[in-house]
This record gives sequence, C-alpha cells and structure tokens, in this order.
Amino acid sequence: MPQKKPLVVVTRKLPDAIETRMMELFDTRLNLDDKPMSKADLIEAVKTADVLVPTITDRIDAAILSQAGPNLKLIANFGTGVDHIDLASARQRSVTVTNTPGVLTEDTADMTMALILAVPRRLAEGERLLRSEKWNGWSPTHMLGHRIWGKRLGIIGMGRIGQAVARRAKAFGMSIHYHNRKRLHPELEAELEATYWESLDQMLARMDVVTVHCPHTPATFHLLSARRLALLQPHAYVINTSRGEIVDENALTRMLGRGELAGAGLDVFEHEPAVNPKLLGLDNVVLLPHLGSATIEGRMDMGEKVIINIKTFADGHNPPDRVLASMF
Ligand SMILES: NC(=O)C1=CN([C@@H]2O[C@H](COP(=O)(O)OP(=O)(O)OC[C@H]3O[C@@H](n4cnc5c(N)ncnc54)[C@H](O)[C@@H]3O)[C@@H](O)[C@H]2O)C=CC1
Ligand SMILES: O=CC(=O)O
Repeated sequence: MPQKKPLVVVTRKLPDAIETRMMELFDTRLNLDDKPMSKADLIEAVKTADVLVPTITDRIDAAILSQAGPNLKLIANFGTGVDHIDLASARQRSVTVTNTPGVLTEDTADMTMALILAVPRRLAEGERLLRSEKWNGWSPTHMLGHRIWGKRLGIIGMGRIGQAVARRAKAFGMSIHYHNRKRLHPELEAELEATYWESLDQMLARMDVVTVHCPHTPATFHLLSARRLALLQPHAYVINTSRGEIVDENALTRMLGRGELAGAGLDVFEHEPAVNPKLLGLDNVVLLPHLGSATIEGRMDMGEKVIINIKTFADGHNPPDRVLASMF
C-alpha cells in the first residue's frame, strides 16, 4: 500500500457521516448519485483503485478481477455476505478481502423473528385486507393463523445470526433445533437449549418453522432443493433472510401454491431484485426487499467497520475482518 493516502473507490452511496470520514482519511471517489455501477464502471474502478468498497449487489467476479490494476490490494466490502466476490481470484492476485460481520447480527435476527411471527400470524395478509377496506369486523373464525409458542424452529447455519435468532425464538417459547457445519460448543448449546441435528434431512422432516442462516457458497446453493423442501411437513413455514440462492425459489413457489407448505417469509431472492411473479401472487408469503440489516444504526456501524478495515490495512496491519476462502 503506498504511503500517500490510498485511492478508495466506493461503488454506492453510503451514510453521509461515513463518506465525510472517508474523504478525510483517504483519497476517496464517491458515487454520490448512487447509480449502480455497470461492469465497465467496475472494471475501471479495479484498474485504478488501491481499495475498492463494493456492496453486496456488485458482482466482483473473476472477469472483473482479471482487469485489476497493480495497485488494487484491498476489497473492503460493505456487507457481511461475500458470495458476490470471487475469493479465489482475489487471493490469486494477492488482493485482501474484508467484510462487516457482527454489527448487523441483531438487526438481521430481529427481521428474521419478525418474519417468524408475521407469516404464521398472517400479518401482511391482514394488513392488506384492512387497506382494501373489505374488513367486516372481528369474528371467531376469521383469518386464523398458527401459534408459534411451543413449536419447533429448525435453524440452518448456527453462526452469529442463527444464534441471535435462537435467543429470540427461545423467548417466544419455541424449541430450538439446528443444523450447522460444526456442532456448537456444549456450553453454548446448553445455554441456547438447542438440539443439534447432524442430518439436515432428518431435521427438516420434524420442524414447524425452518430458517436459513448459512452463507451462500457452492456447497449451499439450493441446499433447500425441491427434494429437501418435500421433506418438510405441509404445515411447515420457511424463512430466509440469508441468500436467495440457498433455497430453490421455483420449487418453493410451486409447493406454496399447491398448499404443500404453509407459508414463507423471504427477505432475499434468487435473482434479486427480480422476484418470481408467482410468489407475488401468493397470500401465504411475506416478502421483503432485502431489509435484514437496513437500520440507520447498522449502516453506520458497517461504514465504521469498512473504514477501520481500510485504515488498519493501509497502516500495514492485518484488517480485523479479513475474509478467507477457507472460512466457507
Ligand atoms: N438479509 C440481510 O440483510 C443479511 C443477510 N446476511 C446473510 O446471513 C449470512 C450469515 O451471516 P452470519 O450469521 O453473520 O455468518 P456466520 O459465518 O456467523 O454464520 C454462518 C454459519 O453457517 C454455517 N455453515 C456454513 N456452511 C454451511 C453448510 N453447508 N451447512 C450448514 N451450515 C453451514 C457456518 O458454520 C456458520 O456457523 C451471511 O452470509 C449473509 O449471506 C447477513 C447480514 C444481513
Ligand atoms: O445481506 C446483507 C449482508 O450484509 O450480507
């Protein structure tokens, strides 16, 4: 990294205070009009920058990285998920990659819990009815949902967000079950009162609600495939605030439409921002435009993390949130 201020190219508009601090610390090129960068823009950016600050919607693939100039040494991602960055290509070119884990855990877990409540209790459907001015008043049998207290929650990916969801769901009286690449430390497992399932298939067959919190990697693409979705009981709900690619969206939509599953709460989609039009027509789903970490506080904390990662790296130290391909 050169001794002069590093040239930092930011691909999207960030909170004002974060941009101001970046301008003070670095030779920063901002994207003030927030227009998503085209492939050509991204190539231009990696050709010239010392540091690229992409967000999760910028595809930094091998083709883009093959155009990187000799100065590019750091990709400081604004976001936790790094499935949009070709980590192997970055490593090959000695480009360090960092992300912003931890600071959006609680916000994303809150949004997940909101979906776990909203779908079985028909929150969005009820709101739509009210707004349509067709509500005829309370009745004993009107718009009945399902109780979540006492139900089984299956968490796929028991990392930061998975554990934060477990804590919330426990407080709502759900029993906690999980499938993870690695079993939790026994003390943590006991604290969360969580039951580990080595077999994802067996866990799926027993759950009332299943929520996805593993990263999107080649190993987790369509982890919830048509075959696995068919293992769920017809009264089960699927929640996904991780990445759309982990669930076979077409299969899920088909099953929801046929009543083979009770409902779904989705914050993420396989081809964002496109959403399967058939999903949009279903009443038993709650669909959000990738809002998991969308709080003002969270975005500020993410920006702080990006700055700390760049500053530490530029000062010749290991950035705190270095991402290694071996983590996945
Ligand atoms: N909707 C939103 O706005 C947000 C979504 N996310 C997504 O949430 C994901 C998880 O974030 P964190 O909990 O912070 O990550 P984390 O790394 O703390 O947890 C991920 C867990 O998944 C497990 N895992 C990995 N591969 C697996 C596999 N094949 N099968 C089962 N478990 C597997 C890991 O062992 C780890 O315990 C991110 O990768 C990102 O895609 C993160 C933040 C906000
Ligand atoms: O989806 C959001 C992220 O930070 O990852």
